[in-house]
Amino acid sequence: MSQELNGSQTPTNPAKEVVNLKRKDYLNWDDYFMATALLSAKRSKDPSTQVGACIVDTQKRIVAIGYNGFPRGCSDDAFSWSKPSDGISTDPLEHKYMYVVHAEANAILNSNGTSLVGTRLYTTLFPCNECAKLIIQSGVKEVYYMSDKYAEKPTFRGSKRMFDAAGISYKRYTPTRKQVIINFDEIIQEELNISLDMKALKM
Ligand SMILES: Nc1ccn([C@H]2C[C@H](O)[C@@H](COP(=O)(O)O)O2)c(=O)n1
Repeated sequence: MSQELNGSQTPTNPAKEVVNLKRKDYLNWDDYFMATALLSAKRSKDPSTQVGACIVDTQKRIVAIGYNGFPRGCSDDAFSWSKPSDGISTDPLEHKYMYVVHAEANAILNSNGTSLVGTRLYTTLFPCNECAKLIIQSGVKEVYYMSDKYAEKPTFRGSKRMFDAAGISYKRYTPTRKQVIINFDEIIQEELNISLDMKALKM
């Protein structure tokens, strides 16, 4: 309910009376979601390319994340992460491509039945044609990517062709900051310092 003013009162703006201590350097949404995809990529055991994906709904809620890895039960000790160009084997059964589940596919599968219609997918690497099919069929509407290092390969050109046909927008993401640092040591040290201060106060 609005308050009525009598003759002696002047209108005040309550927002102006607040000393605003809000942090200025908090992560914006897009950096936050892409950083989440990048953090997820850190779980990947692929020695050459680690990819992460993060799917976000229209309410800015993360509904799924994933990274490239072998399927459940297919141990990294039993299946090889090698590829034809490393010269270890010419047998396709010894190559990672036979087995690896891409980050985007894993994210979609990890959504656990949540509808992905209208969502946005953040990925550290542009989706291949197989993931593009899954992205389209699951209802994702927008793709933000960091790298498009395989842009010239037919597999990735095929994705763009499908995205264009299906009306899925795709955009290279430009971060608004240079880095996001998570320093475990600093956090532990801060807590130690606080408990030392508390002890000193009790003495
Ligand atoms: N959009 C993508 C593209 C690739 N991946 C995975 C598949 C492999 O594990 C790795 C690519 O390996 P490379 O050929 O660079 O040695 O990245 C993905 O998850 N999502």
